[in-house]
Amino acid sequence: MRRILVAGNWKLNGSKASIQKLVTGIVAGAENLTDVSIAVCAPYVYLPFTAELLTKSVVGLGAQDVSEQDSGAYTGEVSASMLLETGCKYVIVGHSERRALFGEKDMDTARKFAAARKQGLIPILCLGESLAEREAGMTEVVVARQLDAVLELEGVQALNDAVIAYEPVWAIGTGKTATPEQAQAVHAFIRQRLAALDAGVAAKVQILYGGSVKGSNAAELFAMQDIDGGLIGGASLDAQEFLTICQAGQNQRD
Ligand SMILES: O=C[C@H](O)COP(=O)(O)O
Repeated sequence: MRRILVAGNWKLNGSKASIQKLVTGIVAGAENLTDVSIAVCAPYVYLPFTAELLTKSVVGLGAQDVSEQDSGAYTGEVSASMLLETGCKYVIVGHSERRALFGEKDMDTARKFAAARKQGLIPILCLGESLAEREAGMTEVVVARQLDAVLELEGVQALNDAVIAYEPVWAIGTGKTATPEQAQAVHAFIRQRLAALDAGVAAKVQILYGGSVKGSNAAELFAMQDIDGGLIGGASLDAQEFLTICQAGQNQRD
């Protein structure tokens, strides 16, 4: 059975004081949650501080983006090797906010995915359709296109060392969660698309759901066959709420 992963994405939020309080709370609560993997993805500048707070904890550290470049004249960029050296295990790539607000294209995401893997980081590859795309019946077309860019560049075996996060854009930060059935349908589609290339990879890869996951709806989402955890935005900024989501993951595998 695939292990549940609950990853918090703090986005552009936090200060040293708030992160100290948040991480201390998560670390204390996570001690008893041995059947669920937990991670927090901090803003770049707070990665070393967060790494220090996570010392000796089972909670993994992640970044929210990475450069496709290893080094060189790329002002403002941060490389995968830098993230690794800072203590990161995970990095989010292709988040819909990077795609929509910063013009990231499918192939840019694929190159970031490749750069992360090359250094041994676990990329959390975000896929998802906008509301207009869903209403036009394009969900599978969009998700397949985003996934295929990575498959073309890296091949299906690359998904052995990666995590996928399905995040319908219309559900992010809106309070409007996809129903468990809506999410499950897309997760199953992603897994089937991978299974057509390699059944072993498809069976193994964790596919997280993201989009207004809260303590109150996590259990019903995680109960779905192809949903292996969550990528949590707003609710990951409150230790108790985040731990309730982690507990839902733990209960799922008890
Ligand atoms: O990366 C996380 C997602 O964008 C979900 O954000 P949200 O839980 O605030 O809707």
